[in-house]
Amino acid sequence: MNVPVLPSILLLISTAHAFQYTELAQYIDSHQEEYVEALRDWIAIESDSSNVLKRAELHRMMDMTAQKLRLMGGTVELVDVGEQELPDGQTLALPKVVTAQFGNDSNKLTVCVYGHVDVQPAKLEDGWATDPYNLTDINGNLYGRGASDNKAPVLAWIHAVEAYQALNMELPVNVKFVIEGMEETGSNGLDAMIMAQRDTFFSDVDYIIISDCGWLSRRPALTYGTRGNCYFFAEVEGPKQDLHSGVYGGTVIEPMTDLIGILDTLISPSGTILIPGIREAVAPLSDDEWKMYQDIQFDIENHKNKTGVNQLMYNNKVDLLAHMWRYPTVSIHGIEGAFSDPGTKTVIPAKVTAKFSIRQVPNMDPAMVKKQVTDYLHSVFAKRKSPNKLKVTMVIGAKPWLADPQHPLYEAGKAAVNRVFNTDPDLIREGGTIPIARTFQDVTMKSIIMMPIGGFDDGMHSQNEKMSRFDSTGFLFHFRFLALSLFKRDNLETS
Ligand SMILES: CC(C)C[C@H](N)C(=O)NCC(=O)O
Repeated sequence: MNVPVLPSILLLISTAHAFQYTELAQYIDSHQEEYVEALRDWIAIESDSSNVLKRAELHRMMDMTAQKLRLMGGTVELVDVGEQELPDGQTLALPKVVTAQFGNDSNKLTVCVYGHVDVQPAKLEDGWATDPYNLTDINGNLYGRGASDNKAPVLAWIHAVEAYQALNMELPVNVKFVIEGMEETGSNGLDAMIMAQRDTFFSDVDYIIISDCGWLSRRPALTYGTRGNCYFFAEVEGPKQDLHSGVYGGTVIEPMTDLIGILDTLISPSGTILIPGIREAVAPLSDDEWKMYQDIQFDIENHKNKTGVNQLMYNNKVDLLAHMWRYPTVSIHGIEGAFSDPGTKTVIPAKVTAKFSIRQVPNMDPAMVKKQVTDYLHSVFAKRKSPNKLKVTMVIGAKPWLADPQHPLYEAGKAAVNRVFNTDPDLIREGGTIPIARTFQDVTMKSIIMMPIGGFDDGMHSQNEKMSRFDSTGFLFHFRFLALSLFKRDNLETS
């Protein structure tokens, strides 16, 4: 998986061309307002990949991304990745994947930047202080759904290329982009596209850069692992329609009671996963990992403040980091069909569907997890002797990804961080999932580096998601970092 020239990166970085970097940084500083406006245009598009009713917006988002890259002179394609089958059997066109290429010099290395422009759902009434689709600047924080995850980081990379072009500086590497619109729902269609284009678009890619994650603290970070995700629907169906709880309550076995009963058997109050086989599969925590975690900057009080809880599951740093990054967890997200509006409707819902997910870690396997969860829930349900019907479906099966933080690519990343921030980065893992990371690694056999752009307090997926303009963890500052990381390869190439 090593790219042969990478071991020389460190040596080369030490000769970084300070003048070129300063010029790029100045250009980026002086174009800040344009970048914010570009982000504003992107945030205005409700490219929610989980809501099929928003699919037209998602298609528009992909077209807009392609158009931006085309206007910069890239060789751009909108790759058709087929259709998505919905749980009710209907099909829907998947958003096309945007690929782009800048430069085709066989003497240069080729980096491939991956990102996504779809977002999680967001509504003002969820508790946002501002309209999630109207980028709002409050004290240098740019609020909007997708600001951090992942529209600003994608734009950051695009604008880094654009800065080179505007300054008539030769790009130090060939740059390719793969930008998708289904990341938040499991990257549907992208695996097959990567496999299909392994020997074409990806054949000359030397390594892959992903900036779809955040720092852990105010200290810069490089990310070398992500958890995977198996997302389940558990549907319990009973009466032929919703019933009046006064008239029928006490005579029928309620689907919601069954559902809550089986959900309660997934995880104990103290966080132990109760599904047989899951915990046994997890790779043990090594002494080296334990030592690494000890050195990482992580403020427990800050984590409490960020989450707004007064008690965490563990009260020491190593346990908290380990359970955030390298142990699995079960989260219950919602119940479709359940009454959730304000007021006091007294219905017995006829059919309810729970949505829950299990974050995957090495050495868990989604196919195995699917079987373990399905078998377990059916056996628990059978013990209830309910006449209702249970259906369990796994709708996302994303694998975890883990890189070797000793790889030269990470040495280069560290040097870049040092060059810009004058400090070493923390080497961190990510509790969230980038579904395609593992496929990139397995299919292209290339190394991946994750260079987070998001701040530790950006609120990805949450209310008031933001990207900061000025913070050391922020939007503008990172452009310099990114420009540099392209620049480094210039040194690499002139060896
Ligand atoms: C912090 C994550 C890796 C960011 C990523 N875009 C994401 O949200 N993925 C989906 C997930 O549920 O983790």
